[in-house]
Amino acid sequence: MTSIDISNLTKEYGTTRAVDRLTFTVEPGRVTGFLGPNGAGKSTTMRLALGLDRPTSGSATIGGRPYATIEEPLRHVGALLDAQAAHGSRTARNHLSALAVSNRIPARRVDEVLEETGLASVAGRRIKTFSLGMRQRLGIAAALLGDPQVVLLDEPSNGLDPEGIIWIRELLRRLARDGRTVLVSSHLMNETASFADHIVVLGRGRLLADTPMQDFLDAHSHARVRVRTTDPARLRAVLVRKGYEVAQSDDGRWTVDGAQAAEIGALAATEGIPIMELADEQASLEQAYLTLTADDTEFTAASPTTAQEA
Ligand SMILES: Nc1ncnc2c1ncn2[C@@H]1O[C@H](COP(=O)(O)OP(=O)(O)OP(=O)(O)O)[C@@H](O)[C@H]1O
Repeated sequence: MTSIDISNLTKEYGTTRAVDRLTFTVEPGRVTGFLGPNGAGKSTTMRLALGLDRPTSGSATIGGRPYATIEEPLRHVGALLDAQAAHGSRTARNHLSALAVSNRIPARRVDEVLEETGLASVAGRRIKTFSLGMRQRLGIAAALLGDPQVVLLDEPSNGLDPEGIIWIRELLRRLARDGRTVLVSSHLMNETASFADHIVVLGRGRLLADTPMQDFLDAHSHARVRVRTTDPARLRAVLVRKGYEVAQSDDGRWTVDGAQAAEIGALAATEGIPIMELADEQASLEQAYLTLTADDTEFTAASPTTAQEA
């Protein structure tokens, strides 16, 4: 089994504690979204897992071993940390070929990953002429080159166009379906909700959540129903009589707090009130995330009220 195991990991830079006694495991067969405000410690954790920095204490291992002890690591672990890292004067194909040779990866993989990341037609171009999105695709191509069991991607959607964002989502889902271990950091909540099965949330270097996506959404949602009817006056009267709190939104829909769609549906049916739309509302990942991290955001713009109070 090839998991990423972070155990009591701490990293200090001078007086800054970037990662603070962090413990979690990234399991194979699912996509784990890695979330947290700016400066929360996501990139530092990934760098420590990849042996690019030494922990102050604790450990980060992949498949039970420190990254530095893995032979021909690209065949086991693929990573995208910084899309700008590739040498600008090389062509995309040369860059990937050099990586392949140094890790005894068959040359045919270079063409396969160029194809897979949509870069085949620009493979002969120098990297310095690449847009951010193309560099990002090249970084992903390098991460996939060795057909690794474990993939770590830091903000892979950065700079990608809408088609690229759909592509990366499908790629991540497929990697997880293949049984690989996939850790992906992102600031885009809708995006993360679309590909992650599980999330790990950091705040100021500490673990705030390590939970299946659905459990996280459920825990931060409170029961509320959205309903639309052709007879709002009667629906409202019935609901108020039954003690529900009802509010009308700008788009003509009604929201009923503390209720389930099934009970509102049954009530409307008994009363013979026509219903055109009825659904339980769920918190979005963004709402749930903002609630969780509200106290752990290092960099926040002062709101006008706060500024006046200060
Ligand atoms: N090489 C370094 N030297 C000094 N401080 C560092 C170094 N690398 C990171 N830090 C500090 O460690 C903390 C965590 O940074 P890190 O980049 O890991 O956060 P992050 O969650 O990836 O943030 P972002 O979402 O902005 O990318 C920050 O306070 C950062 O300033």
